[in-house]
Amino acid sequence: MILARCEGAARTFGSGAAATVALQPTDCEVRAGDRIALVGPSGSGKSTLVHLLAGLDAPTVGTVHRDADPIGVVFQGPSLLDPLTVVENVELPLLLAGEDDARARALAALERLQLRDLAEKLPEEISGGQAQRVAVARALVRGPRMILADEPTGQLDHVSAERVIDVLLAAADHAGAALVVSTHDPVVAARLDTRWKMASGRLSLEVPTWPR
Ligand SMILES: Nc1ncnc2c1ncn2[C@@H]1O[C@H](COP(=O)(O)OP(=O)(O)OP(=O)(O)O)[C@@H](O)[C@H]1O
Repeated sequence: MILARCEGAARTFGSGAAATVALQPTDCEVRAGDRIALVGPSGSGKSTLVHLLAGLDAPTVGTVHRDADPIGVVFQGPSLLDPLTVVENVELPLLLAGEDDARARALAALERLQLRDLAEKLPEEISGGQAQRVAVARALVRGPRMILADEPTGQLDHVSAERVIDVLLAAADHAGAALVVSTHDPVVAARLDTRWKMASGRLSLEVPTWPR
């Protein structure tokens, strides 16, 4: 089952002499059960592709189709809402979607990331690494069918990074979801089945390391 498909999708920022081609025309598919590491140097276009797959940005050329709801996205930078507590941040996607048991499900999502003790704290009272893990809890709280995580372990030590990847993989397994993780970390990339390599806005796909 195809959850997202890019057909000739490209993204240019700016125009004229100042234009930056962040993503060259790209064909790719994300299917249920995929475990994809999106790797490549800084500025190569990984975040741009993640945002297109998530539907948070639109291609300037080509199309991106999606058939995956809900989608969970972990953003690269700080993304928690400052006035809300940790648990309020995590329950927000449930409240916006009108789903039940928001508080209990948010607390359970925090528990899975060993963050239950931080539930009542404000984002300014927790570390950057803890905030990143809270953002992972928020992305997973609705049981997404497609999980897109942009450098989810960038600020984490190895133990926390392994834990986050464990939780992302478990959540993807549980929901029969697809998981796409952009990462600079070869240890993280090695946990996933397929590698998508990005270089100067060009995506090259590698076949899975074993047949599925
Ligand atoms: N909003 C924007 N406006 C202008 N240029 C942008 C914008 N977003 C990204 N770019 C440019 O597009 C290119 C690709 O950026 P992108 O953030 O996708 O790379 P990345 O591979 O995710 O990098 P990193 O690993 O450092 O996060 C870069 O040259 C970047 O400067």
